[in-house]
Amino acid sequence: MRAEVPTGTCAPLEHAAGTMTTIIDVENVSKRFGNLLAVDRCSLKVEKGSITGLIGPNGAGKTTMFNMVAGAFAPTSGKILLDGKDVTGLPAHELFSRGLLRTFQIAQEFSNMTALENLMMVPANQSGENVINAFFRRGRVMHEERGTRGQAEEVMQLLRLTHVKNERAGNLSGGQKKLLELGRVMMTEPRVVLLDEIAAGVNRTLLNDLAAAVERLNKEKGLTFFVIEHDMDLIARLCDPVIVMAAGSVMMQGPMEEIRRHEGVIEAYFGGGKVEKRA
Ligand SMILES: Nc1ncnc2c1ncn2[C@@H]1O[C@H](COP(=O)(O)OP(=O)(O)OP(=O)(O)O)[C@@H](O)[C@H]1O
Repeated sequence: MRAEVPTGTCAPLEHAAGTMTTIIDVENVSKRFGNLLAVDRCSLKVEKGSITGLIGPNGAGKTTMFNMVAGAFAPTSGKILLDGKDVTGLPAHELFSRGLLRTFQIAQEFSNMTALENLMMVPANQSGENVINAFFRRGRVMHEERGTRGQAEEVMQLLRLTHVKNERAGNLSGGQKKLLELGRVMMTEPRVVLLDEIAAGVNRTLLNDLAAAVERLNKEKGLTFFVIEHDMDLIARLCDPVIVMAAGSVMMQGPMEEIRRHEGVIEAYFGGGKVEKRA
């Protein structure tokens, strides 16, 4: 299965030399499930500092692509580079240690702890988690905890959650819990975050908060995002470029305005209808 690829639109976006660095480079990657070729020789790039969108109709191969990039499973063929290094087939925890994280990969919040404590729990390898360290090196542990608290407070501020920092996490609203989840991701100090349908089940107001948080993390922390999303308004607001997949192939990529106008995309993605904006 292969979508027809409009001539000249399949190549990765060209940027002026030296102005952009590729952080994720997917080269000619395929994934076969039995007889089904879910991803068929796809190449795409995510540039450092970008919020890159991945859209396409149901069954286009987006989640399969994400699973390969996030290390959930290996491609059947092709190569995936992270910061120019071959990471094809590496498991998620290896990619995590190299700064790539998929949201909702971290365990759910501890509902009996406060929002702030939930963030402070996250950083790996805290000496305080080790009883021997806690007993013999109290100074170092206290120093680390002060640092972690400071970092957690900063993340809270970035996500505009400071007013609920002492609230039990279990008492937060659904949207605040999603923001807290983003905060837990931030505490691991990732460099690139894969966001999987954050709009699903979230109302407009909360979605605005989430989108604003992603924008702030991108602008203020330089964090790169790779986003799968069915909500076109959210994609249009956040993402540039947007990559379109259809029937296992990368069809085109560019700014959302261009995507909305592209006849091949309208045909393949929207079945010939208009690219609807959500009411
Ligand atoms: N583990 C699997 N085993 C067998 N087939 C699979 C598996 N995962 C995905 N597929 C198939 O691969 C194709 C691509 O699926 P994928 O979930 O990647 O699409 P998608 O673009 O994410 O779709 P959606 O927007 O509906 O989530 C589909 O035909 C799907 O049924």
